[in-house]
Parts: sequence; C-alpha cells; structure tokens
Amino acid sequence: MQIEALEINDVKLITPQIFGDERGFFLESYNQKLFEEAIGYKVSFVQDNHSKSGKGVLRGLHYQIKNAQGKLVRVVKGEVFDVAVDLRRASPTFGKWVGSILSEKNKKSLWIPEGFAHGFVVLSESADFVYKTTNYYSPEYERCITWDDGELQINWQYEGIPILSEKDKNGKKFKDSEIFD
Ligand SMILES: Cc1cn([C@H]2C[C@H](O)[C@@H](COP(=O)(O)OP(=O)(O)O[C@H]3O[C@H](C)C(=O)[C@H](O)[C@H]3O)O2)c(=O)[nH]c1=O
Repeated sequence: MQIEALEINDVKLITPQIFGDERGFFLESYNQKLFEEAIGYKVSFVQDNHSKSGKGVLRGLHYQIKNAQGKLVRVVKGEVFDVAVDLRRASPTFGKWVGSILSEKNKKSLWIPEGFAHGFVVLSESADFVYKTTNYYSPEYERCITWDDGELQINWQYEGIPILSEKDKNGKKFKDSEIFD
C-alpha cells in the first residue's frame, strides 16, 4: 500500500498493492495500522456508504459543520473525478481544492479529513462509489457549497452541465458558507 499527500497535504491518495493471479485479483482496501501510520493519528470509521450514479451526475460539495466526517472514498465500478475543498480557516490551504481520478481501473482511495467539503462527478457511463466515514450522517448539520463556485474555480474535468439533486442545485456560495474554526 502506497500513501501519498496531494497538493493539500492532509488529503492522501492511497494506492493498494494488487495481487493478481489466474483467478483475478486481491487487494486490501483498508488496513487500519498502515492507514494510521501514514496519516499520523488514530481514526475510527462508524459508517460505510455506497452510492451509484449515472454519467454526469455530480454529488456535492457536501460537509457536516458539526459531527464533521472524515471520508475514505473509492470507486469499485466506473470512474469519477473526486474533489476536496479545504474549509479550515486556520489552514494555509484554506479555500483551495484538490482532485483526483478514482476508478475501478486505478483502484485508488482518497482520504478526505474532517474540515473539508467533498464532491465527485461521474466520468464513466455509471459509477459505484463506496466510502467510510468517521462520523454518523447528521442531516441537520449538512451544508452544501455550489459545485460551480466562482471563487473556488474547480475544474471538474467534465464538459457540460452536470446532473444535480435539488439540494445541490441550491448550494451556497463559498463566501457565504459556514467554515471550520
Ligand atoms: C449521505 C447520506 C444520505 N442518506 C440518505 C438521505 C437521502 O434520503 C438519500 C440521498 O442523500 P443525498 O442526496 O444527500 O446523497 P449524496 O448526494 O450522495 O450525499 C453524499 O454526497 C457527498 C459526495 C458526500 O461526501 C456525502 O457523503 C454525502 O453528502 O440518502 C442516508 O441515509 N445516510 C447518509 O449518510
């Protein structure tokens, strides 16, 4: 397992060791000891999620302002462009975004710590997106930043207008959004 920091240091891209043979492949999608050694602190995941989306669906940018969630995300079918936005006021990368292609093919995972907004857009015909969270779903604390915020200027690597939920069509501008002090 290889764990590397992206341009926002606390966001980590994880490349698993893949054991292929005539049957197919095996990989460890999560190893607590190796993961905690790489990020330098203990985490406990309390919820596993799975969403399936068609091409052009964009889910996000979401975060929970209380009961903030760290997320360990990966794609088991298809391909997405996954984005994390630093909402930590004290961070040197506050207001910056980082993204990575996650796919059935590259088998990579992305660690998005608490304090970030998260979203992804589906680049393949469909994508199965599975992830672990460090806190429970708390809809009362869920916040949404609009995917096309003029200040964040996220390049989603996707041409055209994405397919959004009603909630995501009404996301707040970054400058009007609650952040993490
Ligand atoms: C997130 C979540 C949702 N739900 C229910 C609530 C709704 O009835 C339904 C769909 O929820 P939503 O439209 O918020 O799902 P996404 O748009 O995929 O939301 C997620 O999208 C981005 C990418 C994230 O990082 C978050 O994990 C999460 O906000 O599932 C639950 O029961 N538990 C949950 O943990």
